Amino acid sequence: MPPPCSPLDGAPDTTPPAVTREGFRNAMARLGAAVNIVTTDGPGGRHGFTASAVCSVTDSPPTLLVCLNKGSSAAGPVHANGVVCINTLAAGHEPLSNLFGGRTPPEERFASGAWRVAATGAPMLVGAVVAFDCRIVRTVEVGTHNVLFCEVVGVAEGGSHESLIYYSRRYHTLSGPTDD
Ligand SMILES: NC(=O)C1=CN([C@@H]2O[C@H](COP(=O)(O)OP(=O)(O)OC[C@H]3O[C@@H](n4cnc5c(N)ncnc54)[C@H](O)[C@@H]3O)[C@@H](O)[C@H]2O)C=CC1
Ligand SMILES: Cc1cc2nc3c(=O)[nH]c(=O)nc-3n(C[C@H](O)[C@H](O)[C@H](O)COP(=O)(O)O)c2cc1C
Repeated sequence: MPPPCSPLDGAPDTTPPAVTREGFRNAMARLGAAVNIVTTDGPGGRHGFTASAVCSVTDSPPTLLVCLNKGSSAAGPVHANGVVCINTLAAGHEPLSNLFGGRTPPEERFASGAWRVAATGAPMLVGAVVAFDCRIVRTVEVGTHNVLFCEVVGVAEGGSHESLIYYSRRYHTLSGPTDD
């Protein structure tokens, strides 16, 4: 007996998906996440985009993943350069997050904020809570996105203890302990 959801005899499956894109996004809006600006530079040019889909994979070797929409204007430069710097935003970085969140030409994005060049050549944001300088070691295509596996080759911890959080389609600030 076939499983209950399989199409019959090769006929097109017209069953609506159990979870729609809108339903998925509404559900995802309930997950709070740190906001990052993922930057790149190299032969493909300087670029950067705002990303909340960033996650730790393993500490051996230290690896993060980033989900990048294949339709983003940053996708070509990221793949050509093979390096990224993941800059985790602090309180007060909302305008920068919106600037890197789309529709602005890449060089205009970097006109705001103070940037230095990390060891890989990717731009590192002065004032980030933390910045991870990375080489992309693997890319896996899933639906609309590429999952970038990024080996961390350098870390810079900033002075801010107030992290920018995206939750319920709005920005929030999360305060951590300060150094004594
Ligand atoms: N993973 C991604 O690609 C994300 C993309 N965005 C982009 O920023 C815009 C503004 O975000 P919201 O105000 O939260 O509006 P929204 O209602 O479109 O998204 C709600 C939540 O769904 C998830 N999401 C949104 N677009 C997605 C995508 N294409 N693939 C996978 N997950 C996605 C994210 O967790 C997001 O916070 C979105 O329309 C989207 O284009 C935002 C967050 C994550
Ligand atoms: C808060 C926030 C989080 C986002 N997270 C992601 C993400 O994780 N992955 C992604 O591909 N795009 C994400 N985006 C959308 C990209 O930042 C945006 O599409 C990107 O800058 C490309 O736009 P462009 O094609 O105009 O350059 C996010 C946007 C915002 C405002």
